[in-house]
Amino acid sequence: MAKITTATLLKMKQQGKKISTITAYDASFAKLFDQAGIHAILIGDSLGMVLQGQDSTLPVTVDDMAYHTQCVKRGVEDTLIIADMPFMSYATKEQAFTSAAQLMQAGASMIKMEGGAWLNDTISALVERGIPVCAHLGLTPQSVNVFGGFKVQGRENDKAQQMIEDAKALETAGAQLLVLECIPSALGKAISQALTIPVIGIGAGKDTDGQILVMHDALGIACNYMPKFSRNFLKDTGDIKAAVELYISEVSAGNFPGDEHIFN
Ligand SMILES: Nc1nc(=O)c2c([nH]1)NC[C@@H]1CN(c3ccc(C(=O)N[C@@H](CCC(=O)O)C(=O)O)cc3)CN21
Ligand SMILES: CC(C)C(=O)C(=O)O
Ligand SMILES: [Mg+2]
Repeated sequence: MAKITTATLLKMKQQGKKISTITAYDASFAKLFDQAGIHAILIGDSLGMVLQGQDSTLPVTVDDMAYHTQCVKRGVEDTLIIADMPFMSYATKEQAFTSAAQLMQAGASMIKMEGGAWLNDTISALVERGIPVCAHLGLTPQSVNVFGGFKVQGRENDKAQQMIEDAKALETAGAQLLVLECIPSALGKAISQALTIPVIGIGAGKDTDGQILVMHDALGIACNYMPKFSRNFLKDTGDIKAAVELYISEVSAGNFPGDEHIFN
């Protein structure tokens, strides 16, 4: 397999090929996912919940993210490596520069930030300085205290319209990838069609350009949630590499997510 870049993912969208991505936090899983053919690995700040056992992602620090990014980097040959910018590490443009530099130097090839059009200036400034950006809309877990829980977002008409506008603004600002989390399927479809950049969904229906899962959910070993949108692929295979290969082929064939994994 050849090195996967943002250009590879854009080409996949243009050719209608589904993108499969998953989280990882260490070298062993990262190597296995890379060899299974995963298109991108996210070092998610979900590590606060699935590795550290916290009840939200808010306690995660840039040092935590950099440590796990270094671990993942050592296991990866071809897969695109994306690292989450943790809570309040990009509240100002200057903070974003420092945080993103640390994660890129730890081994990331792209960073991800949660938020709408308020991030436009930060995104364009990072891209100008050589840092590719993945945006994240919908259920953005760093805002769990504003939402009052991990709840589906964008159900009301005005909120859905706002999300479409935010997505277009983030693309215009220079974001090269977008994650949509926990939104109605129809909205996931509308945003994916409205954008040129690839859109990766988690609980955002089957019509996004790709999918992402927290690895612990795909393997049925999470200590906190088993969200409705995830599926235990290990149960159907009995082997971790085969489970990830099944995830990739089910996404590619349009069989995952199924009707039981989506919000209407
Ligand atoms: N194991 C795990 N998987 C994740 O996907 C995940 C984490 N942890 N931690 C960080 C965030 C938090 N996320 C979550 C957590 C819970 C729900 C959840 O319980 N959702 C309800 C929907 C509730 C509604 O209908 O509004 C569900 O039934 O799935 C969703 C996303 C996603 N991320
Ligand atoms: C669920 C994905 C998109 C994420 O942001 C994470 O793992 O932190
Ligand atoms: Mg995250």
